[in-house]
Amino acid sequence: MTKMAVLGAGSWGTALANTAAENGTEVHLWTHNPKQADEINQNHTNARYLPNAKLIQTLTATSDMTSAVAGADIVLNVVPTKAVREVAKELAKTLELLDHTVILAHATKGLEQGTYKRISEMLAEEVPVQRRSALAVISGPSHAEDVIKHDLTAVTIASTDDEAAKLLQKVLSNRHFRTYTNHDLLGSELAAALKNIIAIGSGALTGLGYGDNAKAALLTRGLVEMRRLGQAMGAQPETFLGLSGIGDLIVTGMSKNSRNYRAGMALGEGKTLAAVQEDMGMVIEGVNTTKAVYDFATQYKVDMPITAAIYRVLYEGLSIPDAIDELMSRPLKSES
Ligand SMILES: NC(=O)C1=CN([C@@H]2O[C@H](COP(=O)(O)OP(=O)(O)OC[C@H]3O[C@@H](n4cnc5c(N)ncnc54)[C@H](OP(=O)(O)O)[C@@H]3O)[C@@H](O)[C@H]2O)C=CC1
Ligand SMILES: O=C(CO)COP(=O)(O)O
Repeated sequence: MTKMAVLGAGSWGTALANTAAENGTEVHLWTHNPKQADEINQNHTNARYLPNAKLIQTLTATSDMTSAVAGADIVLNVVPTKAVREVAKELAKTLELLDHTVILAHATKGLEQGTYKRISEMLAEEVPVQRRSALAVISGPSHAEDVIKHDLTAVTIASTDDEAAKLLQKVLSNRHFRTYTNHDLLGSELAAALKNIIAIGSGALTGLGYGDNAKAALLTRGLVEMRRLGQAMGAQPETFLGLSGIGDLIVTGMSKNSRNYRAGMALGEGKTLAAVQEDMGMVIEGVNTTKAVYDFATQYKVDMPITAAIYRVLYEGLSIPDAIDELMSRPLKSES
């Protein structure tokens, strides 16, 4: 039987761990909170992150990284971006002590603050190459709240290692959770991070009372920006038309399950960014990603007017109505 360790028992880590356990995989869910591990083991719930969900009884949780990782074929990191490096350091030490090598996957959607590194770059830096046989990312339109209810979901598993991608595919797929493989790790990770920025913008439009035309325009032109930057950075343009691109952009940019969309809505309704972040109680990855991508746009000389407008709203105090007005009054141009 395949054995998997999932690191991070927030909403997404728990939903992915539960899916793999339902498929018959031996899954150990690692959390840094021993009380949360007890709750999962004793009550089969994770009330803070997935209220009302009953988890499968075969899913076990632990706050001991060694017991989670010992003998695992796959380690799947699902902690938020800001915690990835710290958790990866602990993982590297644990694998070294165990003299063990794993397929190292992640499902985190962001870029490291300050360095702007992708998640797989951080993992590769922290976990020595002899301790990982492959790197992979799971990405796509997949709110944990829907996955845990067995709503139909399809995601991408990107890796340059076909065998690793196929093992992950086998472990996660079932009649309600379908997975596709591709080779574009860079594009899948970038698209996953970038769509959160546009989702904040889409939520802001809703918060201000704008309708579906406005959101469709923003998502479409947002996708153009995402693909433009991705191509400049070496990603495959078709990835942006796949599940981790337009697929995730649709779900995050239209759904009240999205923390990024909800954050945008609250900003559109007039709340401050600090208040929005405090009220959410969960990670809003798009806020930090906006800064990284704003700087990337300059570095790679890519025109990203929507991202720039959202950056100025978040970090320079531009009002959202003024940002919209500026975007709508830009010189007229062709669609490309
Ligand atoms: N939620 C979703 O539907 C989806 C989320 N994602 C992505 O998955 C990633 C995780 O998101 P999500 O599960 O929603 O996040 P949540 O905010 O729901 O949970 C984050 C989890 O990480 C834990 N954590 C935070 N810091 C650390 C740390 N330093 N060491 C160990 N654990 C830590 C938190 O613990 P504590 O409770 O103690 O703070 C919590 O258990 C994000 O990048 C997100 O974009 C991707 C697809 C879907
Ligand atoms: O990436 C996600 C769904 O695919 C989750 O988005 P949020 O972090 O905005 O909730």
